[in-house]
Amino acid sequence: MRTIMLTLNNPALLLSQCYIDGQWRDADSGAVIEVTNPASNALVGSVPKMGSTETQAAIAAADKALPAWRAKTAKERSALLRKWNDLLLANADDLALIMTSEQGKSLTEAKGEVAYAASFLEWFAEEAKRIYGDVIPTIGNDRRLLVMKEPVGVCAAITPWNFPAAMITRKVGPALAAGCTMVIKPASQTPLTALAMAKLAEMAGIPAGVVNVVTGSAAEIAKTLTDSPIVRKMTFTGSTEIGKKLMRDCAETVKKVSMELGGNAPFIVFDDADLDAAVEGAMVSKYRNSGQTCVCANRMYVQAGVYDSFLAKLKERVEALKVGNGTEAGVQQGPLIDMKAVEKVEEHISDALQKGGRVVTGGKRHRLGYSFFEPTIVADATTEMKFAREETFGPLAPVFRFSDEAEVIAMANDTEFGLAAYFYSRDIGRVWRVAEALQSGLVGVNSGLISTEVAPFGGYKESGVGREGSKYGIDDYLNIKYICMGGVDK
Ligand SMILES: NC(=O)C1=CN([C@@H]2O[C@H](COP(=O)(O)OP(=O)(O)OC[C@H]3O[C@@H](n4cnc5c(N)ncnc54)[C@H](OP(=O)(O)O)[C@@H]3O)[C@@H](O)[C@H]2O)C=CC1
Ligand SMILES: O=C(O)[C@H](O)CS(=O)(=O)O
Repeated sequence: MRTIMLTLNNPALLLSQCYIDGQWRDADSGAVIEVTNPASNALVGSVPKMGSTETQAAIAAADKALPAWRAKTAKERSALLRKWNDLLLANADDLALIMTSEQGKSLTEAKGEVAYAASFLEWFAEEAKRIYGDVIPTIGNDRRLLVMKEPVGVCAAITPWNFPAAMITRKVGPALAAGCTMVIKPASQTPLTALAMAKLAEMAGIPAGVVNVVTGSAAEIAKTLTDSPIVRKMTFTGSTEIGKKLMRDCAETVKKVSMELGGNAPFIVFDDADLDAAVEGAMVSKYRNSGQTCVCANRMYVQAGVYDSFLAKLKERVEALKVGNGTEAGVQQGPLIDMKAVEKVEEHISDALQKGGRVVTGGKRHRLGYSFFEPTIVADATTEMKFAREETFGPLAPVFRFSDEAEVIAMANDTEFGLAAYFYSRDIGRVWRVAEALQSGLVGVNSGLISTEVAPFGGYKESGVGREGSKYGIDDYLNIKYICMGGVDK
């Protein structure tokens, strides 16, 4: 296997060891997992293949660090999070190159993600100083009633490959701000970004044991985390299947859980929409990260009167997308994460064609080979086709036709998922009716890109529980304590 040498401004950011209790260490067995570039299959690096014993060490480190970390003032924790934020931004070029090399997204998207990831550290550095309690009007002169908010304690995070930086800081930011400590298990396909961020946490002066990163056997590491009574919270972003398993396993020790799971986002274009704006929104919502985000438009519904004109405009834009290695200038779409992802897209396309769908553009593996895939549009989509119910997680836009508002609301909500939904209309009555009728945690009105650290991110139904980011995101890392202060009248 060919090896690529990354040219970094700070070579210390390319790690091959995990970070536990402030130490960089190998797996006890010495085993490693190789990390490859999806655009070339070249070897980018390797990380330890750890298991239960190393995970137990990480839990013990987080437990040992907890008292001193929670005893810091909010301002002290805030300053350290801000410093970490600053180091992410100062090392954005290196982090982006590492991310593109292991995940495939374009450098432009990768740099955007580094800024997005840092924004959660900045946001929760501020939120750390506003974890307020309450004083409740008393029920008797002998007592005073108050409410305090306290850190949950040792937390665990299991994160996905599609946003290898932001999905870590979206969890670690609020956890550390609240006074918790953390054990992170990043995706095996994108561990280098996680370890680089741990190095920057160390450089920021975040004490040993507050942040720990363990790579290796997902099932074994996860079971150690879910079985441990010391771990009081599990936060996960990934498939609904794994999320359900983690929720079941966390029940045994009654842990708090935050789950950001799969999606099946409808993208609706009404006949009164600004069509050019709708096409712009469709492009970013569908083809961001090569369609590999859980808030990507998975089903596009276009009202009959504008179906053909919307399709023509979308086709023109999709065919102009530049596909290639994410490190090349101007590339807008990189490879998919692996061949399993390519096969999922192919399965959805072939199923649609068998049921009357029509490929408008794309439809097959890209001539670049590896896991590159042509940005694709399938017209004449129907509810019988697999992509109506399954998350494609690739650069495939199925375009359905609809007649009226009631019909499209029913189709949009006919799914067990409820993460994101989007629609385009200029009619104020329709905008309110549809925004309220859609069963999803995030609704984009006349916008296809709505993720931001200042707003709550999370789903309805089987898209998950809990909210990340925003003023709500820290609540999942806090316990509420009611204190009845008696004897006040003596
Ligand atoms: N909500 C979102 O943002 C995301 C949704 N998805 C959805 O999930 C589908 C599959 O993607 P995939 O990456 O396989 O998602 P997974 O849910 O399999 O992976 C997400 C994380 O879970 C870990 N994991 C895998 N198996 C287990 C297990 N048995 N116990 C505990 N943790 C485990 C993975 O580790 P490891 O990498 O070592 O396997 C990774 O860190 C996608 O097609 C998409 O539909 C995927 C990614 C993000
Ligand atoms: O926009 C986002 O924050 C991403 O969609 C996050 S996810 O896809 O990893 O959930």
